[in-house]
Amino acid sequence: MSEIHEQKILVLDFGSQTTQLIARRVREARVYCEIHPCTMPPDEIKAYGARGIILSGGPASCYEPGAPSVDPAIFELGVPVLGICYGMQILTHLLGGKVARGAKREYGPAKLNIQRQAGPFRECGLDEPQPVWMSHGDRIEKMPQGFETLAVTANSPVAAMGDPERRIYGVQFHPEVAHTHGGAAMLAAFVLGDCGCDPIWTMHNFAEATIADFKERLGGQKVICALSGGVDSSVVALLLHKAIGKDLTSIFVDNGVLRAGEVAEVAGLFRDVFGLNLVVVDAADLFLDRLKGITDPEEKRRIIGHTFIEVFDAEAAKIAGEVQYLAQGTLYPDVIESVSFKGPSAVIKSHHNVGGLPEKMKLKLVEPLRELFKDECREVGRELGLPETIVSRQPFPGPGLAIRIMGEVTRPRLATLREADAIVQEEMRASDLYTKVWQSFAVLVPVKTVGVMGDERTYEDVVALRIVDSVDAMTADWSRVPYEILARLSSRIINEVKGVNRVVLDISSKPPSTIEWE
Ligand SMILES: Nc1ncnc2c1ncn2[C@@H]1O[C@H](COP(=O)(O)OP(=O)(O)OP(=O)(O)O)[C@@H](O)[C@H]1O
Ligand SMILES: O=c1[nH]c(=O)c2[nH+]cn([C@@H]3O[C@H](COP(=O)(O)O)[C@@H](O)[C@H]3O)c2[nH]1
Ligand SMILES: NC(=O)CC[C@H](N)C(=O)O
Ligand SMILES: [Mg+2]
Repeated sequence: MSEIHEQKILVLDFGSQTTQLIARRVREARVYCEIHPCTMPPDEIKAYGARGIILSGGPASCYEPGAPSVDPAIFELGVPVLGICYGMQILTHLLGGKVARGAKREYGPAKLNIQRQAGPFRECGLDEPQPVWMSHGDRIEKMPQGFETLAVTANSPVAAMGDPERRIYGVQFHPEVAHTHGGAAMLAAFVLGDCGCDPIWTMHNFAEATIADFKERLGGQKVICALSGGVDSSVVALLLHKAIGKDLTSIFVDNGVLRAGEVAEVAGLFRDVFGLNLVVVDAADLFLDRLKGITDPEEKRRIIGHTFIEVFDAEAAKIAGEVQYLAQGTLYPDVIESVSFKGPSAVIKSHHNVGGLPEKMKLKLVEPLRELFKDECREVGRELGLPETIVSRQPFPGPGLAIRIMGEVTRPRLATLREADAIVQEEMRASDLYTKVWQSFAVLVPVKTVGVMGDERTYEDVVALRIVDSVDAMTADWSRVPYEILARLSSRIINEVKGVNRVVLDISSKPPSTIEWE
């Protein structure tokens, strides 16, 4: 634990859809925080040493049997507590107030009239009502002793309450969502004002602290890192490189299903510019041989995943000296998912990653990004001098172009898709849409259609454009890309990519579709 982790906020999760957003907002106020399930044992909560506790919302009703609760000892720790929606209701229930079903469910926007500038509202003006976002059916009938109303809406006589003496507050609305315009400022006022945290959680400080920590813990030991050229593993490799230099070996596998120019770009940047000890493994033939005749999407993923582990394993074995550590780009959302109060979600596609490696290789894991959200990881990348082309990279799946070629993956079909994909990348970057959308790519459809080119009949492939907006890839919608850009994409692909005479646009949302086609 370094200094920047010392002043922290604990977010206890009661199963809300927006718990992660609470943590995001606290981090944006430059304060470190972690999400833990509401079932965290009281002695652990105490030992954790947070400067403040935030109780999230949740789907349950606190007066029902079996509703999730929290040990009331948290109110005796002497640190400020803020309950949001269910969090406010459960604290009311535990402190002797009364919660009951309201006459009307309140869902969506509301106008908040703040009556007292205390707690999260310490910086708020009293004249203008604030737009806030509500999502509840229960309401506070009676506040616990010592509490007073801090704000009201037309529908909620107790839209916010507080006991400023004990610094315990509750808000019925959701300050963490964007629809509550002043919400981020309210959460910042709570963590900086009430909890007294200093705004020291910056990615500059994070990078420095992580590098210093690695120098101390890993100095003189051998570490390996699987580098994909994506932002996560690139940031991991650079952090480690700055800490232990040549004791880090990064391994980049050309699996034959990478994008155009990727091998040269990754090798050029990390080896020549950053001076990393980088092994580039040309395993394209091996991967493509094994993919021969395979058309089933899950089978493709399985083969690529297994082959990847095999290749990686073999390369790691060649490194002189005993390797003790494997570095991975695990991000905080992955960590939260595995400890969340909600159960794990159903598997729709088996995502390839190197998760199978450590057990097999008996290596200890180094996961420097375990505490970071994606945009924080990008910020660290910028701090470390990673160029914007890598920092702002759209996600690219491990199985690469193989899951964007419907049907068999062959070299000629790969060449076709690569060319079309390069045009999509180029045009999207040129139009500045590249960083606005979540992903934009081409898919090769296993269908031939008739066309006419220079008076001649053609009978060629179809390319589909997949361009989506999303915040976390869990849901997505097709991007409303301006017609001129679509026109340019279509015309360039048909004219420049041999063997393609038709371009179509995928206008499906997720769900029920998925972002990738396989
Ligand atoms: N071609 C590759 N060579 C070496 N390692 C790879 C390769 N592809 C994937 N990996 C490793 O597997 C991990 C998971 O890959 P994937 O691309 O599916 O995830 P990711 O979340 O996009 O991560 P990243 O942003 O680092 O690419 C990567 O972080 C990297 O460590
Ligand atoms: O690391 C990855 N390994 C994979 O095997 C994989 N498959 C899909 N994706 C990416 O995940 C997000 C959601 O994709 P889907 O809607 O297709 O499931 C999208 O961003 C996809 O690009 C992958 N990422
Ligand atoms: N969003 C929430 O936290 C909802 C809390 C509670 N289930 C209600 O309906 O009021
Ligand atoms: Mg990647």
